[in-house]
Amino acid sequence: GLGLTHKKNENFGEWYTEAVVSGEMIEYYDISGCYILRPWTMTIWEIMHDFFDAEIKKMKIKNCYFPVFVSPGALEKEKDHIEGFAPEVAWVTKSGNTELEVPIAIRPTSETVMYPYYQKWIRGHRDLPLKLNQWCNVVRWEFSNPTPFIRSREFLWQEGHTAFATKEEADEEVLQILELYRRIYEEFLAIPVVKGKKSEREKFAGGLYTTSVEAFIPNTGRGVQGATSHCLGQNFAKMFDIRFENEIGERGMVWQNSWAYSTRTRHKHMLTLVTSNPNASRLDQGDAEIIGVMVMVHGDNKGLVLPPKVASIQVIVVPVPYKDADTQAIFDACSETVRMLTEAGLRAEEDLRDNYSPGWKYSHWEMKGVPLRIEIGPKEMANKQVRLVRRDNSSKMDIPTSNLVEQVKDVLDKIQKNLFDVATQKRDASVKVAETWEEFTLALNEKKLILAPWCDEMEVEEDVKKRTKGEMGAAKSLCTPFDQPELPTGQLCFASGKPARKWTYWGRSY
Ligand SMILES: O=C1CCCN[C@@H]1CCCn1cnc2cc(F)c(F)cc2c1=O
Ligand SMILES: [Mg+2]
Repeated sequence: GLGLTHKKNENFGEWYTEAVVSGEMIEYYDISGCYILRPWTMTIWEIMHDFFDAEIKKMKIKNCYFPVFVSPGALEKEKDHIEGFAPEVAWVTKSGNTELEVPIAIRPTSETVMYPYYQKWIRGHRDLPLKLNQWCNVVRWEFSNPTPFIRSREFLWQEGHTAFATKEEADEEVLQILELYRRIYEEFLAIPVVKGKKSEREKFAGGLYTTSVEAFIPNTGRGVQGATSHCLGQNFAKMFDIRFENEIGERGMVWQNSWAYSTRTRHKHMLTLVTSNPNASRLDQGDAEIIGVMVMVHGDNKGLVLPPKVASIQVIVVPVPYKDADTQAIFDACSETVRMLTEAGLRAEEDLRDNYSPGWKYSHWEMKGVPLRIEIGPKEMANKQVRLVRRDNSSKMDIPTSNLVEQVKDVLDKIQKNLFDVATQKRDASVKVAETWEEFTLALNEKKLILAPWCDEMEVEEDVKKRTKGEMGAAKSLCTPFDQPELPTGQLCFASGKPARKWTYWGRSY
């Protein structure tokens, strides 16, 4: 029979893998760390793309496409920017049987590809702001050990790279993009996120500051960096000599941002995350979990649960033929229902396959996470009604065919809102305030998302990592929320006992 064999709250890692494979989102590939994005996932990616692309076009950001190949000279332009990342750069060393004179790198991100041309294109202040984005794939040949925990080695993302004459313009855009990321998570994926600033240790080392939207997975008690928007300051302008002549003839360096969200997904979810690379978290910038987070937050033991806004099929219509009933009339009613819903702009399909029973079809489409099912059988035909079954809470309702479209739209909106409300309630229930080390370690072991007063000293963050090292992985700061609670005078840092400067979210992460 259909349905998942693993339970979400018994073996999360196996449940996740089974949900994405049985839900026909992902197919694992014969090269480890690589996977196939099937149409069921690609539709979600396209819907988010269409929203984000339209929004950045309103901001006069232009799409471009730079080569996937990077010369060694370009990649190693600045030793310290690249040195921590070198082990994960993939190289082309030969074509056919011929060794290449010079090996060529595959882009892991595109700063070193694009910025030499920013240097060439930006001369005067009239060339600013230069605001480009590209939708592409990137490759990072990460080795994580032990092998069971694998990060995807190739993933799709968008990477925005903008240059401004002033810091104010850069600061403003960082937050505009971050708001778009929040909307993608909250309005499309129905996932609550926290907007905040990364610590000095967790930020993109090549930048000035990093902002992010942070999601949380209550089942595993792990935070996930959903997307990042960095202000690079003038660091890359210095590296690549990107200067401009301002109105009064002075030559100043540009202020830059870069921002990304991606399809990056983890495989073989292990409850224990052990990496040999002590500063592993330091290297991970711009990687988002966007596909994985949606599955992890909303999925259940029957499989995927797709928010209507991003569902490839929002309504599946299933005929329920009965021995002496007029089967053709039932099939026609299903097709007519799909036609009406499609005409109203909904993504609806009928499953008229005669080699599967209605029951089989119910669990098949539930496993794929279709938000709403419509059943039409002899009773429905007689009463001029249809039966609606919601995927999020399994509730059933009979509605008249007279105002079917309006009712279906209304139920889909209710499902979208309910998914967000339930996820928010679960995330909020996972938040725990900790003012002392004891409270912190207790909350950590309860798989909580911890809000703690912190002195904001990097060594203290290093110390927290050391003191919480263990089978389940160490704790780290997730972000300092822009929405800061009151900090009472005299409040002490949970880890150092020094005067606290801010409230920061902490937890284990992927
Ligand atoms: O996170 C973003 C947004 C989109 C553009 N890039 C930034 C920072 C990426 C940080 N990062 C992240 N990973 C990397 C991996 C590499 F192999 C490598 F050579 C460089 C990097 C690297 O710079
Ligand atoms: Mg990385």
